[in-house]
Amino acid sequence: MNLTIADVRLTPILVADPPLLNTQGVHQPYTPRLIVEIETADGITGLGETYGDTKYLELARPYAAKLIGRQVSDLNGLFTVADEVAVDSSRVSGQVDVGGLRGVQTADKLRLSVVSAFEVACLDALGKALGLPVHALLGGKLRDAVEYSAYLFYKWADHPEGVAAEKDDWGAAIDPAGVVEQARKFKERYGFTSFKLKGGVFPPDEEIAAVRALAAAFPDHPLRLDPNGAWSVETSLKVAKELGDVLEYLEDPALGTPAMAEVSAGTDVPLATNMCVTTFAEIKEAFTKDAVQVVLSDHHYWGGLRNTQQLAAICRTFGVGISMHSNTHLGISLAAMTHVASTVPNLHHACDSHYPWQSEDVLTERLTFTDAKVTVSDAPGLGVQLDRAKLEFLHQRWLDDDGSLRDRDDAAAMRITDPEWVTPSMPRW
Ligand SMILES: O=C([O-])[C@@H](O)[C@@H](O)[C@H](O)[C@@H](O)C(=O)[O-]
Ligand SMILES: [Mg+2]
Repeated sequence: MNLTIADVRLTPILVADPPLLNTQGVHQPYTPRLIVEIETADGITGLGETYGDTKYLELARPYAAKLIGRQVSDLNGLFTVADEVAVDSSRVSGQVDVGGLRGVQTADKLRLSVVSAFEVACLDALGKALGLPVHALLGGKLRDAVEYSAYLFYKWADHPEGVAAEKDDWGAAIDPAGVVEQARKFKERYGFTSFKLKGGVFPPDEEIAAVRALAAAFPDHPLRLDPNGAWSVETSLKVAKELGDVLEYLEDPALGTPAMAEVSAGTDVPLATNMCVTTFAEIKEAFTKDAVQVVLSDHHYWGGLRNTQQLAAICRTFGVGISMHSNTHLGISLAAMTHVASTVPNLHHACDSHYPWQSEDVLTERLTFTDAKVTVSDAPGLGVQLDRAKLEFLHQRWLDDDGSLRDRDDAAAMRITDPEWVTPSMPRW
């Protein structure tokens, strides 16, 4: 068996995305992703997926070149090689991203967001070579299926008029009735029984009303609200008080660990985050201050599946819960998320996934949710197959783009409808 990396193919694509609203603006009609293929000398191919914006492509290209000749089994080496790739300092503002709302941008985090796709691709190839599923390479699954939560968004019916976009059949959701209707569709189509509403879009009272409407329509279903840090400590505490009886957790009500710690000290509602704990360096302060009770891991920016396991172990040590965050992603990532989630003992909350919002994929067969769960594949590797024609189609869309969609920017997308729009300063309310 020859596990030497003989070729690495990087294919940037643009994937259809509905007009989902968040505190920064609205999703663009197409969002960039990067598909990574690693081929061994024996002709076995492993797949990975990550963010496709320019700053990730800039790193992925020189990184890929350095991997030729190495072994797909050398997973630790992926990190040392990444350290040799320079990050352009203009790409690292230390601030929250303009699209994606997933905490600070540091050089290390940018590198890890690239490494993760290669780690997944190496594990996929290694698993195929050994005849073992990825979860077995991670120590073995602890459950046969992983539960996901419905990810509700305020949403327009369509992208702005005159903008090239794909149609979707979800309809609009801009008030409590629309949110409840969307939740019903999620339940009917996928069997989801817990709901997360992306907030920070409308004034808090309107979002409180939407969560109340969900609680009335779906009694005893776990509910979450995530305004991506758009509220002051005072507003966060007010919302926690008003919704405390129905929330499973409140996600990133306020921005940054000090503000989250203040909120946490003033409420019994658990706080979750994918914004103030997004790197290993941020853990100590947040856990010491008891700022968060649940960390939402994301293998993309934590640096892969094995780092996700390490994060879970740290959370376990400190009695902090763990679950999973999601950004727009395709089936390769959902498969990766499902494999690693199946190995985490302390996973007590349904994971987030944007996948139901993505009508397009690069796989021969889409992954499915049955009763809110994705079955953990026992096939070798990730257990998914690349559809090259679909990949080419989505890549052609990326090639045809004039550059305006190649970097996700939710505020720019909002300016098409509202030319005066600027990313709101935080706290917004
Ligand atoms: O896709 C979005 O608009 C979300 O707001 C996403 O960017 C966030 O990173 C995420 O889903 C979250 O939980 O904060
Ligand atoms: Mg969040």
